[in-house]
Amino acid sequence: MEAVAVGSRILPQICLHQNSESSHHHVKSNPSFVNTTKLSVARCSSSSNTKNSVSGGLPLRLPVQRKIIVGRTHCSTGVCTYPVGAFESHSNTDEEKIGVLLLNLGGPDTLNDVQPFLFNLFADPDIIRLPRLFRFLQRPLAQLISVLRAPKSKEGYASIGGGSPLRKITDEQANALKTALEAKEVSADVYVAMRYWHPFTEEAIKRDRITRLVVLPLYPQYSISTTGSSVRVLQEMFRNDAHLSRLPVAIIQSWYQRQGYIRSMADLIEEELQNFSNPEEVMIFFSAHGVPVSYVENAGDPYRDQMEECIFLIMQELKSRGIGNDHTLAYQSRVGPVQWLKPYTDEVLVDLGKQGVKSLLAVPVSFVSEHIETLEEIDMEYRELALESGIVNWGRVPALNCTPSFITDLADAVIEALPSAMAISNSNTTTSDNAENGFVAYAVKMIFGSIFAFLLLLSPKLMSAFKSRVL
Ligand SMILES: C=CC1=C(C)c2cc3[nH]c(cc4nc(cc5[nH]c(cc1n2)c(C)c5CCC(=O)O)C(CCC(=O)O)=C4C)c(C)c3C=C
Ligand SMILES: [Fe+2]
Repeated sequence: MEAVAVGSRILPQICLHQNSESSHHHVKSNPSFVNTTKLSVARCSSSSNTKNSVSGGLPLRLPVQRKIIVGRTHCSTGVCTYPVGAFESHSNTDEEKIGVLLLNLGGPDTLNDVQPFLFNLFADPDIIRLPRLFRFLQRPLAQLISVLRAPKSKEGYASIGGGSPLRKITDEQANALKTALEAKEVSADVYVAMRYWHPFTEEAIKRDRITRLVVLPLYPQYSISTTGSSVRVLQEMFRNDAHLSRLPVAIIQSWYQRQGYIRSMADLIEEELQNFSNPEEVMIFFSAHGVPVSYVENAGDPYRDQMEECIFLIMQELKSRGIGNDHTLAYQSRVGPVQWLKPYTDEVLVDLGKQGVKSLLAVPVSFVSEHIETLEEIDMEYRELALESGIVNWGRVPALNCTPSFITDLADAVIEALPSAMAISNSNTTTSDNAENGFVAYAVKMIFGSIFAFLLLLSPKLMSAFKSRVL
């Protein structure tokens, strides 16, 4: 399965920077356009004082401290995952009504949801990136892989209570963000849009009289497979809707370099180190969700670079607090028969044990909520492997979830992004998926796809790579 870039979209790229000495915001507009086939993301300067990487448009009309009056709230919590009438009438009102759309991956609510959730995930051309010629196989292949993987995946979800905690935590984060924005005198409705399970992006984007929208992916680092995929779906929906295509939108592409996030991570690490009897001897072990190497090396995914810079910034923050522990970064959760980013978490744990490391603090770093890969993969599988490998003292930093300093920083990120909101491009660029029309074409694809899938079944080695959670 060769990885190729999917679709190409063009976004004006804008970076918000903060001068750390003067705390004065300025907007740096990049006059060049970035073709997402190569880069897929706004790439701001990687200096440590860079705040968000935002794509959107200019008009710098909103002073940050101004009280912003926002439209009605549709549910008692203030967080609506199924809003009615969202993002409508934005051109006919003087009143600014802010919406914040949190993007996340989603997870199965029950064990019965696991296979259909996996189908949605593997049917995403940003997750299994087939060459254009073979794109018609995407859905049959997704069906096959999801069925093969479901039993093992179900075991994992069963061991953490029978489903993913993602929806609940993301709703809590949305609530907390709304409150944090209110504390900064910005009134906004916060919505949740999941990529592979309810509430789907398509469900979240209804009409709701929003006049300005900030899109905030809950992934600190950008990857084609996460933020890239969600934003692609969003852009397709906005482009195809007359109202939405005129709505000013700012998309925060990545925010791993924000001081508030870095400090919040450092706080959690510092706190957790205190649980060891000799904190200074503990190896700080950052474990990030992996992506296939081809994403980074062929498709220009900035994920690895951003991850490495993120770790550098966290360690720099810890050093400034007098914490100079050894640290390392490895990648977990690989799936399928291709090469993923190395080093692999399981292999590094074994090596560290062999090298005589006795105390280890695992730090999940690519995601800000507890989920199956923290609760099952790290807390159960990797912990067991580490202890078997000679590590004696094991600890794990909790996910940020609703940590107040983190949520406050997200609120700042939203406020800083507001002025750069602009209407989503009404370009006609489409992904090749949109070309899939017509019953005959569909039937032909299904037949060929099924034959191909059947042939793949005859390759047990290939398929077993999808069946296991950790290879
Ligand atoms: C930054 C975070 C993530 C990246 C990058 C990512 C890439 C990626 N993931 C898969 C395959 C699977 N991911 C699964 C679940 C899952 N993945 C992330 C995060 C990232 N994925 C999250 C938050 C979750 C949901 C966890 C939950 O609690 O429900 C799964 C399902 C679980 C399992 O069976 O292991 C799969 C499969 C690929 C192929 C990929 C990059 C191409
Ligand atoms: Fe994943």
